[in-house]
Amino acid sequence: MTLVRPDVSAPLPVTAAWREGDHPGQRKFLTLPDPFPLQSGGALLGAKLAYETWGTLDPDGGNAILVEHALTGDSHVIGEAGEGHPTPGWWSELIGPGRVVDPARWFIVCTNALGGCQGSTGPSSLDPQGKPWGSRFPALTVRDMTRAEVHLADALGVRRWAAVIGGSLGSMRTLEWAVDQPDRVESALVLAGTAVASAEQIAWCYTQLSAIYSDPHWYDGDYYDKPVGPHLGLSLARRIAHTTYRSPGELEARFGHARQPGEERFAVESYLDHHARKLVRRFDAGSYVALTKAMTSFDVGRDRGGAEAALRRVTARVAVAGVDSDRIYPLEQQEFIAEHIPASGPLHVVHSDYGHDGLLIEAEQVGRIVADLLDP
Ligand SMILES: CC(=O)SCCNC(=O)CCNC(=O)[C@H](O)C(C)(C)COP(=O)(O)OP(=O)(O)OC[C@H]1O[C@@H](n2cnc3c(N)ncnc32)[C@H](O)[C@@H]1OP(=O)(O)O
Ligand SMILES: N[C@@H](CCO)C(=O)O
Repeated sequence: MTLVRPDVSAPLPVTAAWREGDHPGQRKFLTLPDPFPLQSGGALLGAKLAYETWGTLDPDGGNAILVEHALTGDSHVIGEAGEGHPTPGWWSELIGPGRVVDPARWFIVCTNALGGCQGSTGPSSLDPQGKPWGSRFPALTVRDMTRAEVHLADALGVRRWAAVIGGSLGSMRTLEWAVDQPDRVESALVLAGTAVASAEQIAWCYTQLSAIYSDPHWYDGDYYDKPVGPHLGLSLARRIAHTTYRSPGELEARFGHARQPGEERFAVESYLDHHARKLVRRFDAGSYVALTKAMTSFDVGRDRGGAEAALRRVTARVAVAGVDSDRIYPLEQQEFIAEHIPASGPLHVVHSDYGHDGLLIEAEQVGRIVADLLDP
């Protein structure tokens, strides 16, 4: 079989669109304690966290909401394209002026996860000697990401979040906040997530990681001084991931067995190529690896006597939600979370044809859940 090399394999500079300094929006930066200790026992030196804020913090600090993005998101959760950022805010149907989470009422904070490539320190960032971290970037966990955000909350004067909300990787960070810092989270939306990464999730992630590792331009993660990055591997990873983010029924209904007009490719192949190309132009393979490994290592119960015991520590009012057609984060995982968090109601089921990506697409249904959470 001939592997059709899609046009993403055309040499893109290693510094594709994701480099820090590009598309900054209204980004601000918090310098983390130096060294910043990690759960692995390692540490990051000279690390920083990128974030954006909207609205005004009340004098009593009680109106702050933290929004946690999924794997390839960033701090730009609100806004139209063109406001210093090439794409619209990734949750702008839910969050923004006139939306359920309105900056006229709430002080909204969104970070770029530690390890990411949109301003926060990640593998592509320079170490204190001015060299990209690359393969020396230490293993990162979801707990490390939220511990960095604890410093941000302190710096912003937020003693207790009125709500922490997030989906997918963002739901893991949300859950970690609620378990690790129970006194600092009043309410939370845990959407399309899990308490412990399953073997199935690890397997799909490993397949994606293998695609990146097998790209000759990967150089074990030390490609930042090369003319070309591991874009082919990253694009394969995105094709695999994106398929898992959608449902079989939706793909069948949209594309069926049709060919892309005027081409030999199937339409669904063209669709995956399109999403692969878009990701390669906005995301760094090193960060993709670091964040994916943080997701596969996620176990909220590690060092806490297991997941059930960890979830029992949560004192926040929690809305747990999942998407009924999600094949990669199935509803059973959210049922488990809802069952073991003391102040969680029954699981909220978002009805969607779109699979896991329903967390982003079904903003109206998610909005109703968030509205009830904020005004019980
Ligand atoms: C919290 C966070 O997750 S942040 C990160 C969120 N952002 C992303 O994940 C970016 C990737 N985007 C997506 O995954 C999706 O666009 C979502 C989830 C945001 C929205 O899903 P949908 O509205 O269903 O978009 P859909 O999956 O249909 O993709 C639409 C794109 O596919 C393209 N497309 C559709 N069919 C085809 C085809 N046969 N061939 C080529 N391209 C196609 C469309 O032209 C459109 O392109 P554009 O986005 O460049 O305008
Ligand atoms: N499609 C989203 C959701 C993944 O969980 C992303 O790329 O981040």
